Amino acid sequence: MAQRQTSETDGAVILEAQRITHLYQGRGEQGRRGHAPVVLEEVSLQIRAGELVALLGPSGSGKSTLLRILAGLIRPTQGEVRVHGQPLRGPTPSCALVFQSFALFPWLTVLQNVELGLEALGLPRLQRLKRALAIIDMIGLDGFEEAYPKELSGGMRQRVGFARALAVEPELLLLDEPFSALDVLTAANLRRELLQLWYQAKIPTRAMLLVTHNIDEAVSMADRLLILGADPGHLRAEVQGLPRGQREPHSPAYTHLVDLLYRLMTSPDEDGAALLAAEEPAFVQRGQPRPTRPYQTLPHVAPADMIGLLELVQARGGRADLAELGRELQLELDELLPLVDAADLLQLACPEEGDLVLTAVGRLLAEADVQEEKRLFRQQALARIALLRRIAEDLAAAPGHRVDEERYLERLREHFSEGEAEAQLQTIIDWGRYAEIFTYQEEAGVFALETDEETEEQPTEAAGDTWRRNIR
Ligand SMILES: Nc1ncnc2c1ncn2[C@@H]1O[C@H](COP(=O)(O)OP(=O)(O)OP(=O)(O)O)[C@@H](O)[C@H]1O
Repeated sequence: MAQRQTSETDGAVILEAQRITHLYQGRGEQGRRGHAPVVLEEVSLQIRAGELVALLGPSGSGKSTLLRILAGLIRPTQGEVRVHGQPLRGPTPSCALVFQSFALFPWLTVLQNVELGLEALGLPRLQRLKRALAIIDMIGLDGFEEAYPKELSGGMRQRVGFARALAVEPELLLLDEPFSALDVLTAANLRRELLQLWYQAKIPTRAMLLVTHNIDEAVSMADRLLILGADPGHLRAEVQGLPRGQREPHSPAYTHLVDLLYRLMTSPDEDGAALLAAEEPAFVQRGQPRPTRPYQTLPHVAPADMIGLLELVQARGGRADLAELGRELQLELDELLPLVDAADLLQLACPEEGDLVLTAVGRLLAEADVQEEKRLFRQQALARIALLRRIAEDLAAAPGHRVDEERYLERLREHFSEGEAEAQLQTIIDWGRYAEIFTYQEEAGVFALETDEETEEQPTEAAGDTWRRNIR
C-alpha cells in the first residue's frame, strides 16, 4: 500500500489530554456514602498530526470512556483536554467518533444519516448535500444514498458510520472498535480502504486514535500504541509501532511485537514500561506505574470456558503461545484476556513470555474427570478468591446456613459501579455454583449451603459438614 504523504505539520500536537481522572457519578452512585468508582486515573497523552495511535487495554479499563472524554462528549472529573492548545468544552467538529455499534438512525436514509453530522456545522443545505454525496461516493456507498440502514449489510452500515464522521472533515478521527462487529473479511477490507484513503490524503483527517481489542489490528495499523491497565484505568506503557511498510503479518518484527504486546497484556500487575524496556528498549516510550489495586476484580468468564482453554493448552504439552491461541480460537483480546486472567488468578496457569503455561494443579485439572475438575476448581477458588472464601465462611457460621446477597453487594458497590458490582456478584455466583460451594436462590437473592437428603433432615450441622467436605 502507498505510504501516507507527509505534511509540513506532521508531528504537531493536535490533541492533548492532561492528567485525566474520571469517576462515574451515575444514577447508581449518587448518595451512597460518597463512593464512586474511579474509571480513569491521571491519564495523559498526546495525539500528533500524521499518526495513527492504537489504544489497547483489557475490558473495563476505560478505553471508551477516554475516547468520549477526548471527543468532548463527557467532561472528565479532573484534568483537561486541549485541542490545539485550547481547552475542550464540548463536542467539536475537529474530532469525530465512529462507534462499534454503527449508531445510525434507522428511520433516516444513508444520505440523511450522513448529512446529520453536517447540520451542527451550520452549512447551507446545498453545500451539505454536496459534501455528503462526495463522502458517500468516496467511502464506496454510491447508489445507496436512499437506502435505509436495515437494507444494508453490517460492513455497509459501518461505511455509513465512517461517512458520517468523515463528512465533518475532522482533523482527528476517534475510532471505538469500528471493525469488531464485522466479519473477518469485511473488517479487513474496510481497514485497508480506510488506510488507503488516509495514506493517499483523500480525506482531510490528520490523525486517528483507534480503540481495539485486536492485537493484530493494532500492530498492522498503528504508528504508536498506548496500553491501558485496569482498576483503575491508567496508561501502562506507550509502545512504538512498526515502521509503515514493515508490517507484513508473520514477519519476524511483526511476530515479535505481537508477542511483546501479549506478554504485556497478560501481566497486568507488572510495571508495563519496565517489562517492555527490558525486552525491547527501542519500542518503549514511557509508562505510568500501576495505582494500588483497591479490590480483587474477577474476570467475567464461565468456568467451563476457562477449563476448555486449559485443556487446549494441556493438549499442546502444557504450554501454548497466546497469540497463536487467540488466532486459532478467533478470540479477540477482550475474550482471551479474561480467560487467561481467571486461570492466572486461580493459579491454574500463568502467562510467561507471551505463552500460557499450566501450573501443576492446572495440568491435573485439565486431565481430570468432571467431579475431580470441580474439586480442584473449588480448592483453588477458595484459596484465591477472597469474596468466595468469605461467603463460604459466612455460610458455615450463619443460622440455617443462609446469607443474603445484599451484604456482599453493598461491599462491592463501594469499589465498583452499580453495574460492575452486580456483574462481580454474578461471576461469584457462577463460580461458586460451579464449584458447588453454595447454592443460590435467585428469587430471594440468598446463598445457601449445598444440601442433600441427609442434610435436609438435620439442616444446621449437616449443611456445615457438606461445606467442610466440599472445601477439602
Ligand atoms: N455511563 C456509565 N456509568 C457508570 N459506569 C460506567 C458507565 N460507562 C462505563 N462505566 C464503567 O466504567 C468502566 C470503564 O468502562 P469503559 O466502557 O470505558 O471501558 P472499556 O475499556 O471501553 O471496556 P470494553 O473494552 O469492555 O468496551 C467500566 O467499569 C464500566 O462499567
